[in-house]
Amino acid sequence: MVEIQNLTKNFGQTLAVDKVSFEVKKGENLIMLGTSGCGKTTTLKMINRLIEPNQGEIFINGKNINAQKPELLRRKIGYVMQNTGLFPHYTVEQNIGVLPQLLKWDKKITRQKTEELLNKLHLPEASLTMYPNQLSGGQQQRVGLARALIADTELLLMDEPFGALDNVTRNQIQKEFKALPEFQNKTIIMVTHDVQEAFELADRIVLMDKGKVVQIGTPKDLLYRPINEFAEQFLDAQRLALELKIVSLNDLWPYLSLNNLACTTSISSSINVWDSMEMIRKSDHSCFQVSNTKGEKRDIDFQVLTQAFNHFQIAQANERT
Ligand SMILES: Nc1ncnc2c1ncn2[C@@H]1O[C@H](COP(=O)(O)OP(=O)(O)OP(=O)(O)O)[C@@H](O)[C@H]1O
Repeated sequence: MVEIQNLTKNFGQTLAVDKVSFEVKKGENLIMLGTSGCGKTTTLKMINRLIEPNQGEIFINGKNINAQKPELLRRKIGYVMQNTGLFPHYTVEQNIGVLPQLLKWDKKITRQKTEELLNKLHLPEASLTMYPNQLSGGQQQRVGLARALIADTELLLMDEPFGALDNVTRNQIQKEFKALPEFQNKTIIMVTHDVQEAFELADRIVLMDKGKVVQIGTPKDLLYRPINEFAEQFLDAQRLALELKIVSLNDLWPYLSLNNLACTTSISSSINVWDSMEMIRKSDHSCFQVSNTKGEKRDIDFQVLTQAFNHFQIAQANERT
């Protein structure tokens, strides 16, 4: 759906983006990840022509974005700005209604959609008449999301949408956002420097450094098949937490068996290791029966799970060396 070819941007002597190319498929969530200043925001802003490149081209659904006026292009692309970018002198309702007003929507429809979004994003209806400075940081980020979602565009650009929030609020909003049908249906290009967030939300990740693309791949590709030392080191500090999140019981299948643990509760093998450990820890059941899509069954308890995970890690490490 989006093709980025050889994109380059200089700000004076600074080469902010250096021959960046990647593609985003329809419905995909692609996350640009990298250290501060590596060119993520500049790349994102070239997609909706807030910044014009020095070189390179961008196509959306096969059409060169230069073929239309920037303001018309932007009406077709949802955009969540860094630090929310809400207008301080507009109420929540007016902030969310900016694009519908430009698109000359019927006011009743705008109101109805705004209320639907407030509901979905867990914002109180009373916030409609409030100004951004009367809301918490988390609520402001939710309003920023509502503003980007209201026109139901096929493509959504998000620049650190959950930045500047404490960890608990950030995790909560990420989870809620991930559960929204909008998250499932749309093509999303998102910028973050938070590795955990990238692994939580990405189908694929574009890892950047000093204006260049270092590696493009799934979270598993980056973790288990890093292309160079930079890619490996970028994830190293959080490797275990990331593994627990992206390794599923399906991945552990070869190391699991029917242990006659007499487990009564059944769970799906698509669950990740972290969530299954949490389920075991929190539940009254000390074990679970796991079923995969082929109808095969395995038993897990905490010990079986940790042993299988260890075996999986060793196999992956052996593959890398
Ligand atoms: N308008 C500008 N004028 C001059 N230099 C700029 C401008 N915008 C960005 N830069 C520079 O371009 C480089 C890339 O910046 P960019 O904001 O794209 O990085 P980033 O990866 O998004 O960083 P962050 O995560 O901190 O937002 C940086 O060196 C930055 O200082």
